[in-house]
Amino acid sequence: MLRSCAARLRTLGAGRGGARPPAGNPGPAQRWFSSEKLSANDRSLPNPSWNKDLRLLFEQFMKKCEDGSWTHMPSYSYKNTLSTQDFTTLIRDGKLPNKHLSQAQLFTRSYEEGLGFEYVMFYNDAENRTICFFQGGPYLQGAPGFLHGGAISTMIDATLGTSAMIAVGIVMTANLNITFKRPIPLGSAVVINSQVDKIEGRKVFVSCNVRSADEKTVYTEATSLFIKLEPGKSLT
Ligand SMILES: CCCCCC/C=C\CCCCCCCC(=O)SCCNC(=O)CCNC(=O)[C@H](O)C(C)(C)COP(=O)(O)OP(=O)(O)OC[C@H]1O[C@@H](n2cnc3c(N)ncnc32)[C@H](O)[C@@H]1OP(=O)(O)O
Repeated sequence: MLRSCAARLRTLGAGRGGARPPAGNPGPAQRWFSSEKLSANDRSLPNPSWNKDLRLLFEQFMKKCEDGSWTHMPSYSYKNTLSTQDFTTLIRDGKLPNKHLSQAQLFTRSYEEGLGFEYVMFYNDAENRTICFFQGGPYLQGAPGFLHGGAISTMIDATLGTSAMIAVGIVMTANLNITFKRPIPLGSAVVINSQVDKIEGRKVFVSCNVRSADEKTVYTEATSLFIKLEPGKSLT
């Protein structure tokens, strides 16, 4: 099952050693990205809000991409461009609750630069591992000076979901179990290190931990179950 990960990842728009979407005919998953690709607005690249740690981690892993062991995952907001057609063909009634679709965009990319979720993901095919470097901005505050638990959970869900999607295709989160061990300071860069632990039929079991950039502090741990969507089965 995991053998086709590299090919699947390429259809998701990732590039080895570069931050470009792929060329050629789009695969089913690549079409999620196709409209946004036109605007070439990859949000996973450094911007002035990134702190020193986040930049350093990004640069280190872009170097690791050069020998093909790691792959950079581009990331887009999908604002007004997400093609829902492929998703709707997956579900039996072919309908999504689309009242607000014209305004829809990816939650984690819906804040202005530096205010919300600043992050970049890399994938290691041989180890079935996805790593996310994340800096939470001031609009993600929970307890004063620290990240809101919901924001941490969101970023964990996105990282684990990406891991699961690379492994099997379109998935949804069935459960997510999180242990918050230490509060994460606003504006600090953290490392979300995730892996696919097991695949059983349509079930993908994934786990991760969240550490400080120097790896000394373990902030959070999580396990999750994702279910691969079954073509033709209604979600509602
Ligand atoms: C999606 C397009 C994205 C495009 C671009 C993406 C880009 C980047 C990726 C970012 C990743 C983001 C990740 C974010 C994901 C989410 O936030 S999803 C939102 C939250 N989740 C939901 O709303 C899901 C709601 N639940 C459901 O819709 C359904 O329950 C389900 C789809 C999860 C499963 O339903 P169904 O397909 O009918 O499966 P079942 O037949 O019920 O179950 C199959 C097997 O799984 C077991 N199972 C199901 N749920 C659970 C559970 N909660 N806990 C434990 N086990 C569960 C079930 O028992 C079956 O097992 P067996 O086969 O019988 O052994």
